[in-house]
Amino acid sequence: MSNPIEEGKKLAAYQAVDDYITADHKVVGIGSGSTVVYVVERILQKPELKHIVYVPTSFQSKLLILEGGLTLGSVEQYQEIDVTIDGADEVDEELNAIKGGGACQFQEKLVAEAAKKFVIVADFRKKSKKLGTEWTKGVPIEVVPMTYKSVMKSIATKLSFKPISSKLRMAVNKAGPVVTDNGNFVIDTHFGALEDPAKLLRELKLLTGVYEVGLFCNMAEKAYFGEENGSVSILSK
Ligand SMILES: O=C(CO)[C@H](O)[C@H](O)COP(=O)(O)O
Repeated sequence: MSNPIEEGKKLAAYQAVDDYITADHKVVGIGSGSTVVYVVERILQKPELKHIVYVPTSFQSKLLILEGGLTLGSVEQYQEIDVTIDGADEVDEELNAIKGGGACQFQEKLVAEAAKKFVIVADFRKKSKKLGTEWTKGVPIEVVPMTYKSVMKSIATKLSFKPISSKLRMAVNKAGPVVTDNGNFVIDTHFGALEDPAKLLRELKLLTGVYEVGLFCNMAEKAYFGEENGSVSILSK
């Protein structure tokens, strides 16, 4: 593989699977996005991981599980997950993350919260000193459709954080907004460098109409980054 970004995703994903998923596990959460494709690829290379039940975080990861011939589960069936491995859009030095580039933030958070261990896999571009400096498309805010205008107004007027830009995420190849797996819309709001992402998360979740926010604070215990030079760097608590 000659593309350092793809190689980085694969290196991180393979090492996380090797380090975290073991034959004595019963239930494993599968994140969403292009890096997670390599997580499932690695799992499928290991026959000793075939008996595990896999819980998806999106339509995409449900397909990865089913097409790989793995056993599909849900958080209704399994409230305790051994480990969840997921990608991220940006990860700071405290292991806080922005997620939701694929609009899957709600189910991703549900499955991450249900897990005893939450691990992030990403390529070198996702490493950051402060959230909001590398991923400048904004914090994904999933909202109930009828509230997107009122939430945008609340974001502009009710927070102690001042938004730089706020956009309703529009679909590609469709005239209209992105609709999440839960039937909601996504507003991407850029706040600049975030000194206190957990405070922003708390404030956003109080706004009427906000369903979930793509800020994952104090959740991950480790992040694997596939580097440009072919190594993997690890950030842990
Ligand atoms: O949060 C996500 C989807 O909602 C993804 O995990 C995140 O966007 C990273 O994706 P990729 O691995 O393709 O870079």
